[in-house]
Amino acid sequence: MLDRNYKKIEKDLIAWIRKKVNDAGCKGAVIGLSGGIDSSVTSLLCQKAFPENTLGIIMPCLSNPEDKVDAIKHAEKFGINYKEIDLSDLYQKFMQTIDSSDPEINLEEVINNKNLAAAEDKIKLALANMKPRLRMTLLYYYANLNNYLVVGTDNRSELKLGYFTKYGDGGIDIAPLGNLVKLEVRGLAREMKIDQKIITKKPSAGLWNGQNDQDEIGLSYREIDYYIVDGKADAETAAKIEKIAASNQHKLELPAIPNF
Ligand SMILES: Nc1ncnc2c1ncn2[C@@H]1O[C@H](COP(=O)(O)OP(=O)(O)OC[C@H]2O[C@@H]([n+]3cccc(C(=O)O)c3)[C@H](O)[C@@H]2O)[C@@H](O)[C@H]1O
Ligand SMILES: Nc1ncnc2c1ncn2[C@@H]1O[C@H](COP(=O)(O)OP(=O)(O)OP(=O)(O)O)[C@@H](O)[C@H]1O
Ligand SMILES: [Mg+2]
Repeated sequence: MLDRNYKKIEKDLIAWIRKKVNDAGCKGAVIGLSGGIDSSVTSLLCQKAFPENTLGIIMPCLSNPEDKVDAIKHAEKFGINYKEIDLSDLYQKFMQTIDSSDPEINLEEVINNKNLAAAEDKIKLALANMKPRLRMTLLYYYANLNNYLVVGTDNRSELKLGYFTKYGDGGIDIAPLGNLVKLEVRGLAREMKIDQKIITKKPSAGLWNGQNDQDEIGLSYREIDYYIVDGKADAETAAKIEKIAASNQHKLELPAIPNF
């Protein structure tokens, strides 16, 4: 599976992005830059497609400060135009506004992103999902302003599982990595000379301290990807993947409308 012609994939994806943006009558691309591998690869593909019209936005939201450093290093290494907009205050303001009408939330713990495990799981996830949705709002602001498309970073593994926030990081115009599983994104990242630190970083949505994809999903990308690409998995793993995928299928569809 890993043995693919990444040089050709890179070239084809750059041409694909250029065509999608041109066909939309737009002139460039805006991408959220997290310091993770998916947004690093996506932003570099966009920069190669539209060197003068690619904008990366770094949007910390009570995030690990190291991620911002990695994102800036990446943008500077490849000459990607970027802005940093910290969403932490806005996010906290949002929570205060909710809290004033909902005494069940323990703001003290949640706002400081400290002991999130102490909050109800449901509240934790509902609040965490606001972060990608705030980012999406800002990305569309810059897309509207500049006549750009919002280029998403979702890969085939995440799309299969529905492992993204609906209308958050799933709220995008195009998804160039959508046909590559995570292990293939790593192959492409190596081909494109993305920083080794970014390539070897544990994949994480960064929605709370210590979150990482493997622990939350309960499967490794090796297990997920070999199943997606080759159908190779033990029965338990296959059933688990299909169960998660089925429960999130709605994220890949348009809202249901009555047919009468
Ligand atoms: N059958 C159905 N038909 C239509 N809509 C349905 C539905 N079932 C739920 N829904 C709606 O969907 C909502 C649940 O979906 P959603 O809001 O997305 O929330 P949910 O899937 O519960 O959470 C998002 C997951 O994605 C992960 N994530 C987020 C962001 C980035 C990354 C990353 O990889 O970096 C990962 C995050 O850690 C979490 O595990 C429900 O509240 C409901 O509104
Ligand atoms: N702090 C952030 N600033 C800007 N964009 C962000 C930030 N955090 C997440 N995003 C956006 O949300 C996307 C989804 O996050 P995700 O974690 O799946 O990708 P990644 O961080 O690029 O790679 P990895 O999955 O390996 O962590 C990112 O690719 C990026 O576009
Ligand atoms: Mg990440």
